[in-house]
Amino acid sequence: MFAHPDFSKVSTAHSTRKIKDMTDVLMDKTWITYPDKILYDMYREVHLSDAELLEMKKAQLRYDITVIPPSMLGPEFVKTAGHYHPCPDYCSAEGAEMLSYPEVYQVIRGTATYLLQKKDLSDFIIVEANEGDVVLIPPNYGHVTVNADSEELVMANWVSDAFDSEYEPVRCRAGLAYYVTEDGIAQNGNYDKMPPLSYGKPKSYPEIDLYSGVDMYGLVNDLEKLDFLVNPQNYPDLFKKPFYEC
Ligand SMILES: O=P(O)(O)OC[C@H]1O[C@](O)(CO)[C@@H](O)[C@@H]1O
Repeated sequence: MFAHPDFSKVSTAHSTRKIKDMTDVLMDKTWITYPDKILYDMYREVHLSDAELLEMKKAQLRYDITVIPPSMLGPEFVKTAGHYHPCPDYCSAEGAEMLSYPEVYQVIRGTATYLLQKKDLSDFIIVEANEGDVVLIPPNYGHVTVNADSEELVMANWVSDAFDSEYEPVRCRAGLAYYVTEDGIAQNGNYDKMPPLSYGKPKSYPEIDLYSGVDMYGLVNDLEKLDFLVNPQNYPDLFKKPFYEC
């Protein structure tokens, strides 16, 4: 089993997504009977000590845990609502490269299917990740996590705390361009242009000390390694493809 700190004794901000919060991003809504059913739990600013939390806040970083039990959303496997991240302030400078805030996930338990959709619809990547795997969400990619497994999925993320996620671009087209269903991958008919679909495998990122199989909470003692999440413009090479193994 993947070794991970025990956060159960620490109280953190808790929120949920219910079926009724997801109706705009579903492939099919006709099956809904229990709109108040909780689909997943999100724990924000998870930490082991107040001192660590303080350091995280100073570095504008957040460590969260999300728990997604298996369930079906009609034909779709349970998934997160899906969102994009905005661009940091530097993007408004003339000639600046548009690199929105990235994020990094690690699977603690279970299996995750990450869907990554580039904002200009030039790319769509599906990454399946198992316990301990690290998955980088590069700038400009919207993302959804699917639990297509029969076990509970527990995953962690490091992300900048300096922004609010953007839900509208996903909501207005009823989800990302592809759905993960019990019959395989299905196209979302609300897209005029379908992004080309490819599959990737998780890999390690030694340049930023993120290794599959090594618990990434440990970076709380080395938060400058996560500066790429706050200042993506300083790390253009990190975000050159391929982000994943083929
Ligand atoms: O906000 P959504 O799309 O429901 O996705 C939830 C996920 O996004 C995050 O808020 C971070 O991007 C996670 O903490 C959580 O797993």
